[in-house]
Amino acid sequence: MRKIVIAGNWKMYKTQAESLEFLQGFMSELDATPDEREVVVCAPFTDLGLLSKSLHGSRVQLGAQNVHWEDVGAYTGEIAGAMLAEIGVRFVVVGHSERRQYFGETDETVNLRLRAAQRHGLTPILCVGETKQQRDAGETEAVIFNQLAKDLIGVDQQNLVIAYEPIWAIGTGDTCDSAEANRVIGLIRQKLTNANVSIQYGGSVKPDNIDEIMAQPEIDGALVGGASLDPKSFARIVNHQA
Ligand SMILES: O=C(CO)COP(=O)(O)O
Repeated sequence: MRKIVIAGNWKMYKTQAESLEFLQGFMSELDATPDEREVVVCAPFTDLGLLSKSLHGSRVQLGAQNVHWEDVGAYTGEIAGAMLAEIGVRFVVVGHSERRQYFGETDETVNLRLRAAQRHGLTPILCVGETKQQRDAGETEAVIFNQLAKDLIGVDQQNLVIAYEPIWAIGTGDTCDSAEANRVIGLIRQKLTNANVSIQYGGSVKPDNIDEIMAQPEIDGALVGGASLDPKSFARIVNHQA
């Protein structure tokens, strides 16, 4: 059975104080939502310890935004899977386009990070997606299939979430047409060995488009950037109509 997974990616936003303020507004809005929806907040590293304590016993799960591929070592500025697992982190975003674009992430390092996450019992959220230029050149499918082929080598598809995030739709307000997102996600699913992997859509998901996105049969959730920073707007997205 495919699970619905709604995850907020806070990126480099929210101090500890701001993350606690968010929770105050967010948790009270969540009570009425069905339990089978997984809710995840992927926070900056400095927030994770505090959030882990605050979210203990709640239905909101904790995610990180990166993990190194080695278990320990002299890797200044990196974070190990065991460090995340120890404090109750369950998910980790891997291969986000911002990391690929600004921090030299390649399909090879994405693959190593995915496998490291799984070694430590974390569920990776693998992000794939095309640029505007690639879409306009008719390369969308080729780009994504190439990412999947390289990123998923040796990855356990029983413990994996994928997010289709067209890069041109991220932070632009220019959401991918929901039928088109559905089509691409259907194509991604055909490339997987496990048909039950949850595949999210990400890119300018907002309270006013979540119902339409989630009505699409292939789309199993959302990876939400900007709209996950506001407690009311993220709660509305989590509480979308089934
Ligand atoms: O990058 C994203 C989530 O990982 C999407 O960001 P926005 O929702 O701000 O477009």
